[in-house]
Amino acid sequence: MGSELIYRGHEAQPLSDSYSPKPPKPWIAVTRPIRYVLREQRLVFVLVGIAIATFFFTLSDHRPHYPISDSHFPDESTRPTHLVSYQSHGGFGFGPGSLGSGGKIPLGLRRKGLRIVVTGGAGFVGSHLVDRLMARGDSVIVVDNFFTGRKENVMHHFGNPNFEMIRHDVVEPLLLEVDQIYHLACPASPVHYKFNPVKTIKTNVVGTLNMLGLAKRVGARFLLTSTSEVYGDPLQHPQVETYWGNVNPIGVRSCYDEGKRTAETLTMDYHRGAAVEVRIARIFNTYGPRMCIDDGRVVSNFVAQALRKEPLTVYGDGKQTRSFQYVSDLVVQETIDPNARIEFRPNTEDDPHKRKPDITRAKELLGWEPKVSLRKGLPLMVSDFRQRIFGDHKESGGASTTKSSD
Ligand SMILES: O=c1ccn([C@@H]2O[C@H](COP(=O)(O)OP(=O)(O)O[C@H]3OC[C@@H](O)[C@H](O)[C@H]3O)[C@@H](O)[C@H]2O)c(=O)[nH]1
Repeated sequence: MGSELIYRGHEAQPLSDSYSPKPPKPWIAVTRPIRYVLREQRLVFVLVGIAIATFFFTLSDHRPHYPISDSHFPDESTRPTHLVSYQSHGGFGFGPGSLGSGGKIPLGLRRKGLRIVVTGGAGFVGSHLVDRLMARGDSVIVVDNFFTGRKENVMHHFGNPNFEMIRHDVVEPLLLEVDQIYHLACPASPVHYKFNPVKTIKTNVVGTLNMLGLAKRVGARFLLTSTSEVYGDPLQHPQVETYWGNVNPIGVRSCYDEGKRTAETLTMDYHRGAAVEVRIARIFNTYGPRMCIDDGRVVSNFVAQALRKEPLTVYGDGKQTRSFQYVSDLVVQETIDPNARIEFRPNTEDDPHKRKPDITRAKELLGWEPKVSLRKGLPLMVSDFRQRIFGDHKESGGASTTKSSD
């Protein structure tokens, strides 16, 4: 049918031998558009358009422009330079008197500090880190599932526009635009991490994988908080960073020990394989305000027990040591209750006999060494626990509060 129509069409317009085109008029190509413009009054619009374009072109700045996102800068050393460059442009926005003066970033989007996500940021260590970052002027996003973290640890930042909090479990993927990731999310007390071992190792492996994937995707720097437990029950004492450890792969602590070891492996593989900038911090036994009161670790247990006038629980023969090995019954007794009783209990499985970091490299490379002695730090924790256990600052049970500062 279609071909028939086409055929008929051809038939309807047969070529004529007598056809002779008109001779071309060369001036018509020039005069026709001019006549059109005059007839339709388009000239006015053309002139207005030229005027507007000239106005913006004259005002626009020809300095080199920086990309809006700096999350792909290769390293820390280049980042601040670019951030400073953003801000030193002065009127780059569209504020009064600065129309188009070189800016490509609207004022409202101007960046003031780094955008940092802290997983586990509502926890004991995480919340202290958040305080530090906030004080530095960074924008902080706390990601926490509140298994051991508490809103109270960070609620003093509520209402601060630089602070955000997301209830999220890191075993699920998360997409955020950030410059740095501090990955702390994982229960750290043996009592907590042994509570649901499969969840613990999942958090360490899948959670770390998710956060490393995020770091790779947005070009963020990544810090993993690992643990001294990667050394297991160490055969080398004190432990240096190059020591590979002595870990039971099938024990009750393995979900944490091996989980963190795998997290370290993933971190280094993303560094080698995907050029993610990474840091790993192996944290030894830490104590201080905001620790979970009943989280089962030795310092928090001793402090809470002493405040409540309960016996201090010593597991095993009490000869095991840690890097705060002077947290002895004597120190806690002196600080809180000189008459505290001691109760010996069977030790837990695979409990490391001794642990102490060799901090020579940290001193040499980072200039780092601990500054707060136990005698100064412990009273700070005691007053925090006293307030949370008894609900106020009142002296209780005849124990004295020791005032101290860093
Ligand atoms: O009430 C208690 C609690 C603990 N202990 C003993 O005190 C020692 C320290 O135990 P903790 O539970 O405080 O801490 P651990 O050293 O076993 O593990 C810690 O290691 C480093 C961090 O990564 C973690 O916070 C945690 O896993 C152990 O020998 C434990 O058996 C007691 O004697 N009494």
